[in-house]
Amino acid sequence: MTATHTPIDPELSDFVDRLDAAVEAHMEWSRRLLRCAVLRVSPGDDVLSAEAHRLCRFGRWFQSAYAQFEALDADAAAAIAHEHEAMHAAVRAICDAVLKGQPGSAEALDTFERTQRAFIDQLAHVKTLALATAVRHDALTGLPMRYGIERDFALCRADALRHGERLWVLMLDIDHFKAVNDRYGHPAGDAVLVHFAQALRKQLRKSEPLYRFGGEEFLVLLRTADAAQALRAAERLRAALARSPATLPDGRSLTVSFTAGLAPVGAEEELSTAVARADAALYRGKQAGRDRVVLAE
Ligand SMILES: Nc1nc2c(ncn2[C@@H]2O[C@H](COP(=O)(O)OP(=O)(O)OP(=O)(O)O)[C@@H](O)[C@H]2O)c(=O)[nH]1
Repeated sequence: MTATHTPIDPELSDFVDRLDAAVEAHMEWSRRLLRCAVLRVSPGDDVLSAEAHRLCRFGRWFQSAYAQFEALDADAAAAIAHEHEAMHAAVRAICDAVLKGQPGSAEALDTFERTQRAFIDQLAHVKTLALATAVRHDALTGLPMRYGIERDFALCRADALRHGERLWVLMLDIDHFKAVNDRYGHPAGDAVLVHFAQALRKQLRKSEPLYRFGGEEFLVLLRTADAAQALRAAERLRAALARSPATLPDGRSLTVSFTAGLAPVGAEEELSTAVARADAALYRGKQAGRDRVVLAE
């Protein structure tokens, strides 16, 4: 088994760059305000507009990327919208007064400083979330990776118990995957991995999470009443893969099989020991000729 390749997702990179740019641009505001107050010059018509929070570069991008913000943290997205608008309103009030030859109000200045700080803090929070989510997800298959499985595992184990079911760890490893790369090239290997992940995901229920555990190794948390049902579920995955070939970049089709180890999870058992038992069963399956599901001892 080898480490997962995770190229930097260009979409994430753009998202983070724009967040950084927004922080920088909005830190600049203090300097611009001071300039406006001291020199009594207009900061620009766009800034004085009642719609300034929608017209500024961040505002325009924020509207188009709002769904992304919401998916990461809906409360933070709402707070950013609110702080950003309030900050622009405070800037406008201060500049309006100064341009009329009056002093800006201390209240507006306090609001500006408070909302600017809150806005920048929220952007930093969203950046941390975006990076953490990207680290958890495999850029190739889109599946979550092994980091953080422990928490999901504990929740699934407790939920299965509550419903009178048992949790099973199913470790799957694509057979002869190195030969796929060697014979058809690395991009073809990547296409097989993507197809494999999608084909499995299609067969699984929402309550059965699927992870990319390593290079060509995947982990599923199954929930069934007994061993026979768990084995049937695993065999169903094997049959689905057998009738669903992957399309390679050159248009050719390729069917791959997998070997799997299936281990029941004890009521108090940790993920690591269940994975170790499933892995041992998987190893026996490879030794016995591959393309099979083996129940852990
Ligand atoms: N294309 C591609 N290959 C990968 C990726 N991650 C791991 N691999 C390859 O997966 C292969 C795994 O090979 P092995 O561990 O020898 O296993 P195998 O050939 O599948 O043999 P068995 O498991 O014994 O059936 C290695 O050649 C890795 O380079 C990936 O993200 N993309």
